[in-house]
Amino acid sequence: MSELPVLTSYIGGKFVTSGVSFDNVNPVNGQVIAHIDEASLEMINTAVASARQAQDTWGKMPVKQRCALLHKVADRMAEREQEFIDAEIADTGKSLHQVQTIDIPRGTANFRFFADLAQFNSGETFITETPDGSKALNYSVNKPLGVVGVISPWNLPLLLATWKIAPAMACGNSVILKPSEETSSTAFLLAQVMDEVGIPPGAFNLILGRGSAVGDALTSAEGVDAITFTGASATGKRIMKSVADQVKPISFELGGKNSAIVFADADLTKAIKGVARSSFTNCGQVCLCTEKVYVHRAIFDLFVEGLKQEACQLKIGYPYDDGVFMGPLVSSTHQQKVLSYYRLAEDEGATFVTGGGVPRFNDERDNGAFIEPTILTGLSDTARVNQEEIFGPVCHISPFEDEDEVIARVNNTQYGLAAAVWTENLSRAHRVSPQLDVGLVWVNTWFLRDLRAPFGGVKLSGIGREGGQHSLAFYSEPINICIKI
Ligand SMILES: NC(=O)c1ccc[n+]([C@@H]2O[C@H](COP(=O)([O-])OP(=O)(O)OC[C@H]3O[C@@H](n4cnc5c(N)ncnc54)[C@H](O)[C@@H]3O)[C@@H](O)[C@H]2O)c1
Ligand SMILES: O=C/C=C/C=C(\O)C(=O)O
Repeated sequence: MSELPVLTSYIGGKFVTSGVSFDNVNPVNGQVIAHIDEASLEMINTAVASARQAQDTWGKMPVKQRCALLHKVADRMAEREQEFIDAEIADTGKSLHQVQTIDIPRGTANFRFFADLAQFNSGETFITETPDGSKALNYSVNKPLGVVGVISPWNLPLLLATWKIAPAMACGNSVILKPSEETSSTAFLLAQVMDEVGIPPGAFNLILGRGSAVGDALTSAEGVDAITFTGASATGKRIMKSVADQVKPISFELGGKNSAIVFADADLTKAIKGVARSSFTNCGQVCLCTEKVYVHRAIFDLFVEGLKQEACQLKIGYPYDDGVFMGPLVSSTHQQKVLSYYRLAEDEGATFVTGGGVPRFNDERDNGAFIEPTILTGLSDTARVNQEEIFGPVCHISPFEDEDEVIARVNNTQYGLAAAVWTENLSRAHRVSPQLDVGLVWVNTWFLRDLRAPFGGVKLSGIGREGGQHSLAFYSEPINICIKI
């Protein structure tokens, strides 16, 4: 019998197994590090029933008491921080620096933020003048939706799961989390924390397994009142079809093909470092990452050379090694997908400024999913490489002449998630940003987050917004009560 740990589902306050499992692989060296026990249909149905039943406890609990428990979840996560860090790194191969400064701190902060904010999730009140000269009182009360299915991706596993779980639970909903089959470890630890803190059975459930099996069963389950999903646009389309007959509310954070615009009046050093960060962070596996860079012709050559130097000095290697910026991609399957786009770029006639292949270490890492950061030039905006989301450490740089041209080119995509604008001209920043068909624009920075701000995209990049009151609105069902006075 294998000595490797088995990660299991957590349903109705118990860790349960189906006995059917698949391997969990470390992308640094291709080693199997655990087995994932995949939830059966019966287990999924039990999770739905348990979540429904928990509406009598969790759903009716006073908000102050509910949110105090969510603060306890954050406290316990903080106590077990190193375990969460090591688990996230084992699943993804991310650098220790990134996991320590982004993934795990935000995973915990999401609970604290929404545990505080939900206590202000009050309704509205109106005194209504009625036609007969008297009055009426209109007031609304926010109720939980009920049972919420949460489906999360592998690129920022804990951060993106708790970005949904925290507001959903803070608003009184019971949650069924289905994390990516690539990255179940921190979700499993979160289930342990929920259990240790004493969250009522059924308020939080974890079902592990493949999206096509377990994810699809969750979205089509009749007892689930809403679905919140972060992942690929193609998956979003499948989920939309799956919930259509039941007219279930959905919140979608989907794919992107994000641009950075560098104007001639940008601080060139800041812009080069900023675009290197927005293109290569997390091995390019962030939905907000830059894959298209538009640089004013006057500084094009200087910028290309500067970004090449930044890319060539990025340290790629073991997650725990000092100074490592980039680990591997999340899996060999994803590595093959990104490499296929490098080959497509060749076929489409791109110039490779740097990269295009796989780094060689002559050790176990050659069995991992490593890849070179890559910079391309020379392709048209209509090339597939410039239209399709690659989701790896690669960007294409094009020159432009003026504002109207570059705005039109940036908007020429089926996606609309994020953009970055580099200019020291304040008027230009405020003039250009609102003209970009995206949900998020960063000016002279990138991925700087205020959890109160609306977060989400348009077109193929999503439906709805998360963050602050936007999350509370999605996870609440207001009931308006009108009383004749
Ligand atoms: N907009 C955002 O905030 C955001 C954030 C992160 C990732 N993403 C996008 O996610 C993609 C990468 O993540 P990924 O590969 O995990 O995405 P994915 O769509 O393959 O998987 C996401 C989740 O959906 C599940 N899933 C897959 N098929 C399903 C189905 N038919 N029914 C129900 N669930 C299903 C998966 O198991 C996983 O848990 C990229 O396109 C990226 O742009 C978007
Ligand atoms: O890969 C996508 C990143 C999404 C980030 C957030 O949703 C966030 O920072 O809240």
